[in-house]
Parts: sequence; structure tokens; C-alpha cells
Amino acid sequence: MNEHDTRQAMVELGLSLFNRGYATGGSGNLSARLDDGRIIATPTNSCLGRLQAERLSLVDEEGRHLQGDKPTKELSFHLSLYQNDPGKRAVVHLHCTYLTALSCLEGLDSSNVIRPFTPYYVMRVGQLPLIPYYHPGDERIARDLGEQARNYNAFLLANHGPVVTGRDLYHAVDNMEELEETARLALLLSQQQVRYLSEQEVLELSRRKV
Ligand SMILES: O=C(O)[C@@H](O)C(=O)COP(=O)(O)O
Ligand SMILES: [Zn+2]
Repeated sequence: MNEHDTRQAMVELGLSLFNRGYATGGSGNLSARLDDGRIIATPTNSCLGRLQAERLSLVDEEGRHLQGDKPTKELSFHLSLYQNDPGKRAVVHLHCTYLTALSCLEGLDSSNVIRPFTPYYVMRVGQLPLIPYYHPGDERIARDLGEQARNYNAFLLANHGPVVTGRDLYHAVDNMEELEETARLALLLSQQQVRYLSEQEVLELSRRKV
């Protein structure tokens, strides 16, 4: 996808996420890595529902600001994910309700916050590691995400919210939406007797990645 189409996709997807309640106010940020390594990102304090293509931030792969408004305060973790796993071409960070609620619970399994009970969670996400709480913009988020970038395509920031990646913006947003619905189901079923997928079922689904 070229720069123009990437800018259009970011505006379109930001508006869609905002209109459907996945993003509110100035929370959340999106980025996409272009073929030449430069990165388009949402400006800091921008509302995902009111993005303007020509004002989106453009930075080089080291994060030097090239064009547009000042980039998201979380740029360092976006860069860290791209630098540590070149297969990642888009990053979506939201404060969506159910994943953010989940991130605030005690006693989570930090290796995988959501034990699999539906196929698409496995096929789109697989595992959801928990990153310890640091304040928004703290460089330790970038450090921790960079260390795990090659092993996962989704992460849960404790007391904050999710970070989900993809091969392009549409793929990353679809992965994020699947994960948010899975978190919603997990909370809905939290007092019920859940039939979790077996190890064999998970293994078989892992070969059917979307
Ligand atoms: O939680 C935060 O403040 C950030 O992680 C965030 O979601 C919005 O920050 P900006 O992208 O700098 O607006
Ligand atoms: Zn945030």
C-alpha cells in the first residue's frame, strides 16, 4: 500500500473504530510502516474519529519527525515493534472497554491473559502476554514490547489497554476487533463453566492463521 492509500486507510479505520465505540476522546494511536521504512502515525492527542490525512505524522525508521503534526507519545513502542519484527507493518493501540477492563484485574496469567475457547482468537491472535504497568509514553513499554515482538502479535499493557499488530492496517484492526470481542466473552463467561479448547485443537488452529 502506498503512502497516499495508507493515509486514507488510517483516517477511514480511525473513524470506523471511533464511530463504533472502540475509541473515545484522544485515546489510542495507530501507525503503519511504508515499504521504504518510513512510518505514518496518528498525532499525539488526536481523536481517531477526526483524523486528517495531510496532518498525520510522518517519521523515519529512527523516529525523526519528517512531516505533519507531532507524533503520538507512544511512538517509541510502535518503532520498537517494527524494528524487532519487520513482518509487522501496522500497530493499533486502543483503550477499548473489555480489554482495558481485563488489563485492570489482579491474578492474570502474564504469559497468556486469555485462555483460548474460540477458534478465531487462536487463528488471529494466539496468545496475549501481559506487559507490566508503566505510565503512558514510558520507554520501558517499548523495551518490553521489543523483547517479545517476534513471539506475539498482540500484547496487553497492564492497567492501560491492548497493542495489536498486523501485516497491514486492515489486518491489525481486524485482529484488534477479534481480541476485544474475545475479552468481552471472557468477562461474560467469567462465572460460568467454560469448555476451553484442548491443546490439540489449539495446535490444529495455529496452523490456520488468518
Ligand atoms: O494512554 C495514553 O495516553 C496513550 O497511550 C494514548 O492512548 C494516547 O496517546 P497519544 O497517542 O499521544 O495521544
Ligand atoms: Zn494508551
